[in-house]
Amino acid sequence: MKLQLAIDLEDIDGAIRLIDKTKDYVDIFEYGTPLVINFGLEGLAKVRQAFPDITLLADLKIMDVASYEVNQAYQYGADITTILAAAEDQSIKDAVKAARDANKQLLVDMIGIHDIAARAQAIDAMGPDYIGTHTGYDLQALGETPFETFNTIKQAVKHTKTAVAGGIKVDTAAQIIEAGPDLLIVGGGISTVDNPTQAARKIKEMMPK
Ligand SMILES: O=C([C@H](O)CO)[C@H](O)[C@H](O)COP(=O)(O)O
Repeated sequence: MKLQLAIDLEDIDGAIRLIDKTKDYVDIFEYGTPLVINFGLEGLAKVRQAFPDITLLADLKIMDVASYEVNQAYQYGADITTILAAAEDQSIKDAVKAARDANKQLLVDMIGIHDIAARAQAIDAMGPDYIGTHTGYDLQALGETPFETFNTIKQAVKHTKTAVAGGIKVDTAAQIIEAGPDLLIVGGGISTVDNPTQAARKIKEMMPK
């Protein structure tokens, strides 16, 4: 099981400071969608330049022009990028091919999908690296969590690694770790607490090796 730190609410210098503070405990660093919006792929390249050896995911949440956009993420330093499960099947297949050709990885984000089991099964057959359950900030604000939908994905997916994201904190991590995701994605639960190093260490120590 791997721990991914989603870096969303920072500028590039803040992202670099956060990586410095947590890099002993985090397996994958996410250049979050708000950073993509605010600083583009140039910002991603700066993070990559500062840390040549980390595993870096660019959360592009691609919907179309998939081969081009996936390749742009890799060109600017990402090892992994993301496409939305709501995209056309053709876009997801193109993204998977682009990832395979570049020898990089792709995560399909299920945010906004309601027929979770059927869509997860269809995407499983397309061959991405990860399928992720994701309760976005707008539904977290209404009290929703990704725990139940993660179990549906875990049942539905046979070949692809599973990921889970959405409001996971130090005190709720154990519950979702128990459910056995391959990738646990935590943003604010690490980045907005007083001691991000300690939060990352605590979550990492709960996870099986
Ligand atoms: O992908 C995310 C969200 O859509 C904003 O871009 C977050 O990175 C993801 O939800 C994880 O962050 P937390 O919910 O704060 O753990």
